[in-house]
Amino acid sequence: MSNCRVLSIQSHVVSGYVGNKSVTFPLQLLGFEVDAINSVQFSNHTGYPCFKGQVLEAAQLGELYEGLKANDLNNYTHLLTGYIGCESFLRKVKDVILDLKKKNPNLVYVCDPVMGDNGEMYVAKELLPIYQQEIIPLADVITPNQFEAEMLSGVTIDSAETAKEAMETLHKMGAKTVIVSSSDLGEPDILVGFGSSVANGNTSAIKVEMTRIPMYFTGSGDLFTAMILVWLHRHPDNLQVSVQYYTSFYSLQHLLHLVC
Ligand SMILES: Nc1ncnc2c1ncn2[C@@H]1O[C@H](COP(=O)(O)OP(=O)(O)O)[C@@H](O)[C@H]1O
Ligand code: PXP
Repeated sequence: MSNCRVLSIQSHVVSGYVGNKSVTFPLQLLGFEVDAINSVQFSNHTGYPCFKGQVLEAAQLGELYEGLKANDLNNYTHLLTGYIGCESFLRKVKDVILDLKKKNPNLVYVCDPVMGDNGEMYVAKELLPIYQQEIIPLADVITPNQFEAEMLSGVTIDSAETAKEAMETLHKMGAKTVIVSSSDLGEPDILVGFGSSVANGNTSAIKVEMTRIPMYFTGSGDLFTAMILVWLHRHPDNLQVSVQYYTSFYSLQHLLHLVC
C-alpha cells in the first residue's frame, strides 16, 4: 500500500463513467486513498442530447474545503483536477491549490484542463484565460488533449514539431510536465501522444503511437490523467513508461470493455 492521498476535484454523473466516477475506483485499486469533490452533479455527460443537474460555485467549494481544513483532513500527496463547470469555481480551485501546497510543499498537482474536444468547447469559454494565467502556472503535470493543447498554447498541432512547440509554450506558462493525451496528425488509424518534462533545465520528450479505434469515447481522458498520476508517482523519471502504461494496457482494456 502506498501512503498516497489524492484530492480529486472533477465532475460527478449519475449515469455513466466520467470525472470522479471514472477515476475513483481505478485509483483505489492501485492503492491510492481518494477524496472526491464534485465540481458538478449531472444526470449524464455533456455529450448526450441533453443533461440536467447542478454546477457548484466558488462558495460551495470553499465551504467543503474549510470543513476539511477545520478537521485537519486536508493532508494530501496529490491534487487532481478535471471538469470544472464555472469560472468562480475554477478561481477558487486556485486558492485550494495554494493552500494545499502551503501545507505540503511536495504536493503534486496534476491538472487535466478539460475544455473540449475535436474543435468544440464543452465548458464556458471564460475558463480558458483562467487556466492559462492562474492554474497552469501552478501545475506539476498537465494532460490536455490536442484541442485543449492548441487552445491553451495558441499553436495548431499538425506534426511532431508543432506538438513540441505547443508543449514548450505550456512549459513557459509554468507546467513542469506536459502530456498531450492524443493527437490526430492525419493518419487515419493512428493517434499520437506526446510528453515533455523539464527538470533542472533539461527537457526530455517522448512520442507514443496508438492504434485508433474508430469510435469516440468520453471519459477516457479522465482515466488517462488518473493513470498518469499513478505511473509518474511510481516512475517519476520515466515519462515513457507512464504514458505507455495507460495507452498500451489500460486504454485497450477500458475501451474494449466499453465497446463490448
Ligand atoms: N478512439 C480511440 N482509439 C484508441 N485509443 C483512444 C481513443 N480515444 C481515446 N483513447 C485513449 O484514451 C486516451 C485519452 O483520450 P483522449 O481522447 O486523448 O482524451 P480526452 O478524452 O480528454 O479527449 C488516449 O491517450 C488513448 O490512449
Ligand atoms: C461531465 C463531464 N465530465 C468530464 C468530461 C470529460 O471527459 P473526457 O475524459 O472524455 O475528456 C466530460 C466530457 O463530456 C463531461 O461531460
